Amino acid sequence: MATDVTTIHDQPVLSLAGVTRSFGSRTILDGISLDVDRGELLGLLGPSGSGKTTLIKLITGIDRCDTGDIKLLGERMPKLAMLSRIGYMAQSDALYNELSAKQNLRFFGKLYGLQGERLQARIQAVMRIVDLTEHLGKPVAAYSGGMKRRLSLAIALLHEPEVLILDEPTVGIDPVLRLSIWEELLGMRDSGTTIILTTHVMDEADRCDRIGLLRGGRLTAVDTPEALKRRSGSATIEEAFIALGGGEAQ
Ligand SMILES: Nc1ncnc2c1ncn2[C@@H]1O[C@H](COP(=O)(O)OP(=O)(O)OP(=O)(O)O)[C@@H](O)[C@H]1O
Repeated sequence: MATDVTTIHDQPVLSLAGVTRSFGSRTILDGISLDVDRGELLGLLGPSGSGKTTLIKLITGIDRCDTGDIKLLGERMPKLAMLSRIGYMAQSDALYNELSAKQNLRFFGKLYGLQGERLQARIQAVMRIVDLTEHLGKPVAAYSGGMKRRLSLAIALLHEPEVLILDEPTVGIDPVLRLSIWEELLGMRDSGTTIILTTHVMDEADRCDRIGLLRGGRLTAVDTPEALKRRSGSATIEEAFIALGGGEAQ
């Protein structure tokens, strides 16, 4: 039977089934299954070393799972061509230090197929979001750590991808800007962008549609913040995180 457009639209944007990843004899991810819908904001929460970044790398196709199946936008991962359909912000910044922010943005924009006025307009728009407009011409080598995080986020947003995958996007960003970046993310989510991010910040987790709790290589719970609190009889997401086997909050 031919697949019609409605059927494609109804499929989860991300589907993980029995995903396992080991390094040597250590099993880091053990049978992870999860579906994420279009326009959903999913937060991955877990103690340091619980496998959040490992899972993010499998979802983006940078790494390959040992067993299981990962489908992103209907395509089995890893698939190189998918990189232009996602916005990925890694935990460590992948920037050209000797170039200016603008040159970095132009370089990545062209990789994503943007050019001319459209590229110019997108550069202005994303630098406004991360409040770096004044520093567009500055070499990245002269940026602070927090500014580099913000520039990395700007690059991930540049081509208005259908899916945003952000590994600790707000680390090193001050509280005021963090809030305004969250407003932007929620706005993008409301216009249909699917967002998957990792965080250690509990009030950020509270703003996600659903939270996936990672512990010992397994997803110990996936639910809305409210449901996680209710289920664990906790007043805050921090208490729920600990009660549901998330370990010590960071
Ligand atoms: N390429 C690799 N080779 C060997 N071990 C690895 C590799 N990548 C990750 N690990 C190990 O896998 C475990 C999970 O790492 P990962 O970076 O996914 O954790 P995390 O939950 O993102 O941690 P954090 O919150 O500190 O960023 C760690 O014990 C790490 O040392």
